Amino acid sequence: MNGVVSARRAARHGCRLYSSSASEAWDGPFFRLQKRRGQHLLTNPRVLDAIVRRAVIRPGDAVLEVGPGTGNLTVRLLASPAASVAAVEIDPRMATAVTTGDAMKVDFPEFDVCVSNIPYAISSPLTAKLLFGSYRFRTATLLVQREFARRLVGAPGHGEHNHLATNLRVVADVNLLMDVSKADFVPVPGVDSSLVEIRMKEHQLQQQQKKKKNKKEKNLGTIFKQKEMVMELFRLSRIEEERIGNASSSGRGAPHDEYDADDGENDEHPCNGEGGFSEEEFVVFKERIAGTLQSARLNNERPSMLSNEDMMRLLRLFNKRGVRFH
Ligand SMILES: C[S@@+](CC[C@H](N)C(=O)[O-])C[C@H]1O[C@@H](n2cnc3c(N)ncnc32)[C@H](O)[C@@H]1O
Repeated sequence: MNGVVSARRAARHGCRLYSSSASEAWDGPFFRLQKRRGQHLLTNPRVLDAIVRRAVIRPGDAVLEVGPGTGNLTVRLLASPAASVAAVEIDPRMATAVTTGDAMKVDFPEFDVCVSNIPYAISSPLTAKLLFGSYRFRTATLLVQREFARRLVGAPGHGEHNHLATNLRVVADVNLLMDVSKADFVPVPGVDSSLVEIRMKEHQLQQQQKKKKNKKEKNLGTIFKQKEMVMELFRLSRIEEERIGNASSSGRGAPHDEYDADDGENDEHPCNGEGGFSEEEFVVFKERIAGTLQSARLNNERPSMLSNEDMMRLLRLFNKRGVRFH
């Protein structure tokens, strides 16, 4: 990256930015970095360059950055072929030309790729917001805590992060791009980091495209009744069920009490005896999804209006009832 080019570009974009060397000087007597906000600045220029390279930004892309801090990464994003860079920063001391606000509370502008060294405290809800909000983007290249990265790409297990990990796979593929040492940050954090790429699946992009055309966003009850959606979840749940060897969650004696299932009368069922499952199994599965939404009282909610808490609650309920996304 040429610093002069990026500075000019930054000026064109109306941004005031700080170089990585300047950021080190910031953690001094006049400006204290705040650990509670995850303010560990990435200062290794080779790692910063590698992040932008690995993000594969195309000419004309709109880029979103969460937590630009002193702009170490932002200057490089501005020097990329991106058409625009929008950044959301919670700390007004650092937000000279970006949206000041909590990334969990503000609405992001439209973007094609998200490239961010995110505050690790919001890894889970931010990933959920990106994935299950109403954003239509190609990839999110995120620097996250190494353990979180491993959970996203690894086998499902226990805990909230893993619920998120299992559920995100229905909409995206996750790749581990590289490990980054804690020594590359100022101040040095207690944990190592890894760069992950979350790449939206083609069917999800198409669905989002349709949603965009169709101005009126459907509610969750309607979305989870759609044949393609139910089929895909059914397929993934069966794969996962076979993997964990838990036949009881397949729809044969699986938990489907506590709720009144929607009859879905008018929906044509998609199984025709091929593919190794019966119509009855499919219907039971479909009812289980509808019942889960009803018992969560989220049937009439629109995805973009869902709070992070409700989103995580729903994902947990789905997992508990054998509606699996991996
Ligand atoms: C790990 S630092 C990254 C700084 C810079 N991008 C870098 O790579 O050196 C995370 C940044 O996110 C900001 N931040 C923390 N919580 C936030 C939130 N909820 N919304 C937006 N920004 C947040 C912090 O103030 C900090 O600047």
